[in-house]
Amino acid sequence: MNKPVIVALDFADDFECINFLNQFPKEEKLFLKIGLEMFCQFGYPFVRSLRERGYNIFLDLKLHDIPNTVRRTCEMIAKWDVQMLTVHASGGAEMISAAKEGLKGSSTELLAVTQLTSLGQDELANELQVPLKSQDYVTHLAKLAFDNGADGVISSALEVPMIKEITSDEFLCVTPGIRPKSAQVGDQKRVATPSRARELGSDAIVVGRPITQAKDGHEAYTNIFKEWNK
Ligand SMILES: O=C(O)c1cc(=O)[nH]c(=O)n1[C@@H]1O[C@H](COP(=O)(O)O)[C@@H](O)[C@H]1O
Repeated sequence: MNKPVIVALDFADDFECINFLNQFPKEEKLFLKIGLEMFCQFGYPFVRSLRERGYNIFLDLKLHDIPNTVRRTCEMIAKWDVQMLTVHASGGAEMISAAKEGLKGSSTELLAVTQLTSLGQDELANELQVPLKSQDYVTHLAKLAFDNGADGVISSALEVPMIKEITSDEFLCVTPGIRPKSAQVGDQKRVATPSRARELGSDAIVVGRPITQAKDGHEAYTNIFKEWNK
């Protein structure tokens, strides 16, 4: 079965976003990521309207707060019928399990963000003063998420084999920081091509600008999809 390319909808306005989506044939069942930029502007009505159009939704809110606040927020999101939701793994064990508890009764999968793909070893050591190798930090956070009920993690594709090894094959590894060979890397640090992500065992890839800012978004999506599912 084909694995999803999740398209990150980081648009400044909803008109631009709908124009982008209208390039795709109706039968193309896209998996869309709504992140902070669009959610802060358009909120739940935007999420609902995309669900009503039949898209799968990854709601990327990267929650990071005290357990009680996160639980109550997740209880609300549980009613929204979205397929995936993110919290930061660094919120800790109690926060991750509170998020999972809040989602109880829904089919929303809880994904914990490990180390952002925009952070490399230098930032980890010098800015954040984390005395671990990036790979070890990512796998440590992944194990914390696994042990506390998350359904999977967000990491770069590069760490997927190590994460699967210390958790389980079924533990989802959803990987942004995806760049086809010809694309600009931009602010991402830990990157992989779609085919490399496949070889490393990612369960889904998240791609934004290489698709949303391409001249022909549908063509860019199709090429990435083919490379990913080869
Ligand atoms: O949680 C995420 O989705 C996420 C985590 C992470 O570590 N790195 C990361 O890039 N993302 C998101 O993935 C998308 C990547 O977009 P592009 O860099 O444009 O492909 C953005 O919407 C980011 O918010």
